Amino acid sequence: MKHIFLTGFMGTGKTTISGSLKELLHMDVIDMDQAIEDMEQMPIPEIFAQKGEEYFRQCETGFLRKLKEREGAIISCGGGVPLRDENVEAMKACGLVVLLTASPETIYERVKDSHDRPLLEQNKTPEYIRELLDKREPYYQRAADLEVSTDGKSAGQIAEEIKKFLDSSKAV
Ligand SMILES: Nc1ncnc2c1ncn2[C@@H]1O[C@H](COP(=O)(O)OP(=O)(O)OP(=O)(O)O)[C@@H](O)[C@H]1O
Ligand SMILES: O=C(O)C1=C[C@@H](O)[C@@H](O)[C@H](O)C1
Ligand SMILES: [Mg+2]
Repeated sequence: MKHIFLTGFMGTGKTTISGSLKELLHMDVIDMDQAIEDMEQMPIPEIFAQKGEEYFRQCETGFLRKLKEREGAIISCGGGVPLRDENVEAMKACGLVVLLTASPETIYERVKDSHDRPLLEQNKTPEYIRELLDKREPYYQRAADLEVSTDGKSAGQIAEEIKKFLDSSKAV
């Protein structure tokens, strides 16, 4: 098990927690959204608008396929990564999957002022977030080796919780 994959819905804190975890584990961090933006030379909303969601999903799958060859890292995933079977298999084959969760109300508070998540731009409400979260929940759950609730916790606390699990399972 060499990589640590942080998964979860938009706004659960994957990118934020990867920074705190990096300090505790002294491992490199790769943010998938950022990596795809760098590869495509455009921000995610533009990739969705110009090339379509399916193209973006292919970028995610392509990125994961190449991870086998890389040294172990903390991978902050895009929120839709566990939706594809192939992606889940790729993560399971070379790492441990940590699911971050938060209530729809918490997520709404965290994402309401930003405009870089195309799937929420048309209907950014706690109700819509709950609906999408309910649909995705089974996909997130089936992929997870560890689930950590982030409601009311600081990034440091969450990272410590993950580290404790890794130490106890000696997984990485
Ligand atoms: N534990 C936390 N407590 C308070 N605020 C948080 C916490 N974790 C993240 N945030 C805030 O929530 C917002 C979203 O966090 P972040 O970008 O890390 O989420 P994400 O899961 O990477 O989202 P996406 O799937 O869209 O990439 C940021 O403004 C961040 O500062
Ligand atoms: O949950 C999702 O489907 C997404 C989450 C973000 O991290 C980005 O990967 C993109 O906005 C799609
Ligand atoms: Mg992120």
